Amino acid sequence: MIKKRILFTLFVLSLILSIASILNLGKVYSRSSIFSKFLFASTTIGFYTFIRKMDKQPELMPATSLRQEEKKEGNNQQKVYFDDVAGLDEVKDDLKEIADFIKNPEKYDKMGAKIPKGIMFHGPPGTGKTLIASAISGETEAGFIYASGSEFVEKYVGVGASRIRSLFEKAKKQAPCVIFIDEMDAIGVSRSSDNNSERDQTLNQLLVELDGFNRYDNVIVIGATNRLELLDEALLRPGRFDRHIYIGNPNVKSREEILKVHLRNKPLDKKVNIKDIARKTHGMSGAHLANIVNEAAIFAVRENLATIGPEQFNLAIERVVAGLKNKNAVISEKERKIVAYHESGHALVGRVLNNDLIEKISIVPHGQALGFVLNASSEDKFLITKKELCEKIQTLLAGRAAEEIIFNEISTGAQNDLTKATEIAHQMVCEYGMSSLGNRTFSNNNLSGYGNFINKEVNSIIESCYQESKKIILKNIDFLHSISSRLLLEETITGKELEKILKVS
Ligand SMILES: Nc1ncnc2c1ncn2[C@@H]1O[C@H](COP(=O)(O)OP(=O)(O)OP(=O)(O)O)[C@@H](O)[C@H]1O
Ligand SMILES: [Zn+2]
Repeated sequence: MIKKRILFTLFVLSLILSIASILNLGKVYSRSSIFSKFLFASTTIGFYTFIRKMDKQPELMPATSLRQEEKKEGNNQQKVYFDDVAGLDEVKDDLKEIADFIKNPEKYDKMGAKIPKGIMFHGPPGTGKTLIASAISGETEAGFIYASGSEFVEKYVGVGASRIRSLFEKAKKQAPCVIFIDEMDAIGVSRSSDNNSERDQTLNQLLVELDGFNRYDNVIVIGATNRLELLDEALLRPGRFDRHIYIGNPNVKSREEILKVHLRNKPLDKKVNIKDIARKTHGMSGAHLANIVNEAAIFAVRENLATIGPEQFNLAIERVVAGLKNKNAVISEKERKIVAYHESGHALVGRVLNNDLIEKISIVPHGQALGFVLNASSEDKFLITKKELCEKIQTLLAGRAAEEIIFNEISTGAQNDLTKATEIAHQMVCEYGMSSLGNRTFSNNNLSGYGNFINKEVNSIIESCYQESKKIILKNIDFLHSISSRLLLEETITGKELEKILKVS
């Protein structure tokens, strides 16, 4: 405000000086006077435009990155629908209900049903989180406001909080409306982790806003983060961002669908095999695939071709892969096979021992992991038997066991499994009295000279579990092969599909 006043005073001053200099005309007709008139006039115009510009600044004027600006502009210009988001069928099903609520709030009201106010998307970058959020607004014809957490992080205390306030005011005026806040971690990191009073105020204001609006406001807030585990618990509590939806990298089938979406309206050579491109782009995100299609089109233009051919795709893939190689995001065919057998080992032994219900087996990279087996969360258990703990260790070691059996070689891929298995074995010896050292505990501070014995016991538990795990795999080796080859083909297998494989083979 003060800045504005000073500028205004300067503007008036320069205006007076300009008029004075113009009135001076005819007295001394020198070069310098023409120059000074020109200078005064241009300063006046300059000030005038600057002040106009300041007045026109939007309520939220952050220093956003180019990509964010693009997202904002893109969202204003062009509507996105669920059909533009390929794959992610389960996520879409989930969100269709939210979309229905935005369109027909009375229907839910009559039943006394509450729809979540806040949804948190999490997962790796470029997987379509922003895209699917704007599709909700497209489908429901609700407004869409894109904001990024980083816009609220300012040097001056209170600025972020006031921007949050105006964001929600704007959304309520525009209701029905979807607010999408990308990079939630910029404001939402756990408040205890460091001392940043500006960010704390911003986060507190966000919590106040979330608590303050109700279902009659018809505003849905969607947050997105690559690191859910960093967020403050207060933010994820019921009534706030209480629905968490994981959006991961696409499997081969979804990659094919994403490629098709981006190839719509592009002249394509008949020889191009989309399935083949999908297979070659293991581990890539939707954003990478969109990039590949665009690069291929550019190559075709450069070569003056009428259509995009397989050669252009190969060049485009090479270019994107080269960019990724530095980040270790692309794995070789051999590594893919090792990962497939490793994960199949976990799934097979877990299934035979029946310790957890398997929801999904995947060789699509997920954070640091090259593959994973997702267990359906079973009921909480308060007591675990010694046998169950041993079976847990057997399942954890089954990845390495499968690698050894199939490739006669072991890899670094089992590091995390070994850490977990060692931890359980250690607890069995030191905390649960489940070893030949007797029904007693050992604390770290008081090993009473038992250190070596403890290590021996831990080793012996792990070794016997490893041998047991190998036995189970060898006995069911055909199943191991069938699960792995299916994984190599489809990249993800659901629990139901696993049952089918086990029945058929
Ligand atoms: N499932 C998908 N279907 C179609 N296109 C996709 C899909 N996922 C990603 N894309 C493409 O990638 C681009 C980037 O995706 P988007 O910005 O939604 O990712 P994001 O998950 O929000 O990333 P970030 O975490 O980096 O913000 C989209 O504009 C779209 O072109
Ligand atoms: Zn493993």
